[in-house]
Amino acid sequence: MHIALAGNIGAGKTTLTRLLAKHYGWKPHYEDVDENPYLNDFYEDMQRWSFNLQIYFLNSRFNQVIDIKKSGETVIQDRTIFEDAEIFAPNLHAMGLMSTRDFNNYTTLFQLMSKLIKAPDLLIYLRASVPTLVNQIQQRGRDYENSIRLDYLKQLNERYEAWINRYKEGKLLIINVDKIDITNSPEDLSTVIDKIDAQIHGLF
Ligand SMILES: Nc1ncnc2c1ncn2[C@@H]1O[C@H](COP(=O)(O)OP(=O)(O)OP(=O)(O)O)[C@@H](O)[C@H]1O
Repeated sequence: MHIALAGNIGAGKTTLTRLLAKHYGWKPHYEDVDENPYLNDFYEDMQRWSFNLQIYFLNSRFNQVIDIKKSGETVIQDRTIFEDAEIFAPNLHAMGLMSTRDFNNYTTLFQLMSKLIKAPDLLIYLRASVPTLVNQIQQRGRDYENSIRLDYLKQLNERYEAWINRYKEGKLLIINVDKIDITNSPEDLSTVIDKIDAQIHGLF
């Protein structure tokens, strides 16, 4: 079984992945930020490093999906390959931060990969407004994320909404995180768990 969490930068995917893995006994698969050889450089000069970073994420996420499929375990994944290909990469291209030939090259590679993978059994989308994202990004205080611009987050959010509206590949649960605090409020966490319980009923 494959459960995945989707959402913009700072939406709280990593925290919820950890809490759900603990609650359900699912195996967590995180995005390995510390090992990423491009992220620092990318945030300093997006145009120069966008293609390199996107290829890195595509490769790493594709490997994750293959591992999840092979393992046969119930896994909770922190961010999907679809977000890289349907949100981040096209956004960089639209913002003039990735050239058209690089974007076309990337897209062809993703199309090939997408023939070999399938959507998660349940996709949980964490919907958050830009002020919430900014607040949570500031709270965790990663140096390289200091340079993230509001318009970058806003455009990513618009692409997230458009993607979620057309998402038909599998079960989908949307959680609005603006008014909840899953880290500090056990009641909020249990409300989220109740919603997930209702969705996974019948999946196992
Ligand atoms: N395809 C991508 N293109 C550009 N940046 C990406 C891509 N995928 C991930 N990132 C960035 O890499 C970093 C990864 O951080 P992390 O795994 O903590 O996720 P996050 O997006 O901050 O989510 P959350 O706060 O919800 O856990 C973030 O700055 C994130 O936005």
